[in-house]
Amino acid sequence: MQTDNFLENVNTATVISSIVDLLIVWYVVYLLIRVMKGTKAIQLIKGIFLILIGRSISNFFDLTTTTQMFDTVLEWGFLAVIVIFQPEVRRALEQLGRGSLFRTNGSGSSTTEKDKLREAMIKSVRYMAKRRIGALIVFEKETGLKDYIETGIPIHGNITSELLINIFIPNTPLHDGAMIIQGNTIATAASYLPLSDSNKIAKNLGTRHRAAVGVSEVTDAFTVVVSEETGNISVTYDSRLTKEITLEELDNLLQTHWNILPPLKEGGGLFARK
Ligand SMILES: Nc1ncnc2c1ncn2[C@@H]1O[C@H](COP(=O)(O)OP(=O)(O)OP(=O)(O)O)[C@@H](O)[C@H]1O
Repeated sequence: MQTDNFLENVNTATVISSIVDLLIVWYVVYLLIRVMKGTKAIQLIKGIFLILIGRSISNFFDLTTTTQMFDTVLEWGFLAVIVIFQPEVRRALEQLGRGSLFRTNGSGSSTTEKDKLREAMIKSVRYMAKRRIGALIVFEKETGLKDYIETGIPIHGNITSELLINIFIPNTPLHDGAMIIQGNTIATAASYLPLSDSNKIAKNLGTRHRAAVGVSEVTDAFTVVVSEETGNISVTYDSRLTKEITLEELDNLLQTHWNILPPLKEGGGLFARK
């Protein structure tokens, strides 16, 4: 009898709303993982899981004080997470606002245009590395770099290897500081970046490398450094410095990190690109 009653209650509307409910939860979790992928927030999720497991175990064995301790950590941890992960939270909200959270990768300029831009970048880096011309090139991703762009000299130039090289020629007015790339244009040159105070950076590296690490600590930007001293190519992203990479490795990294944007369309609405 009870089974009949149960089946009567489970009507089509309930089934549909449960499926929609599940799909929404699944999609929100998917978006969260997309935003956090490759960030230090993944470590945080692991930490939270460990605390939850610890709490369940202590609750199971009736360890009242230990359970209370875990509860307190979880309560205050929520506030701490917001403070510590403020850049990630901001980035996620920015993505939500500009709709890029809902876009799949792969949109954008045609493959040939992307290849041409990457070729120009690789050609200029090869030229500068060979001649030990120091360079610092930052690629904007999801976090806006407006604050740093404003410290430099506006260029708004198309990307060509000639212009890239010219900007970094020593003793010219634009060579000092960082170049910032926004999509397929050189937004600015001679920008000032925040310096990292990390003690993990080798002592023989100076402020150019520290600035590259610095910007990767406070934004999701990808940065290429050519050393004036050695001609070595290094990159920074997600607070990490990878030294002495080859041009092939750089090409692969650019394919992942360089957001070459599609041409702007008229209008747009809430989720239009800014
Ligand atoms: N905060 C900063 N933002 C942007 N660029 C900076 C900043 N600080 C230094 N630079 C750039 O780095 C140059 C100085 O590089 P320095 O020799 O100290 O660094 P390095 O890491 O040893 O690099 P290299 O191997 O090229 O010598 C400056 O001339 C300037 O162009």
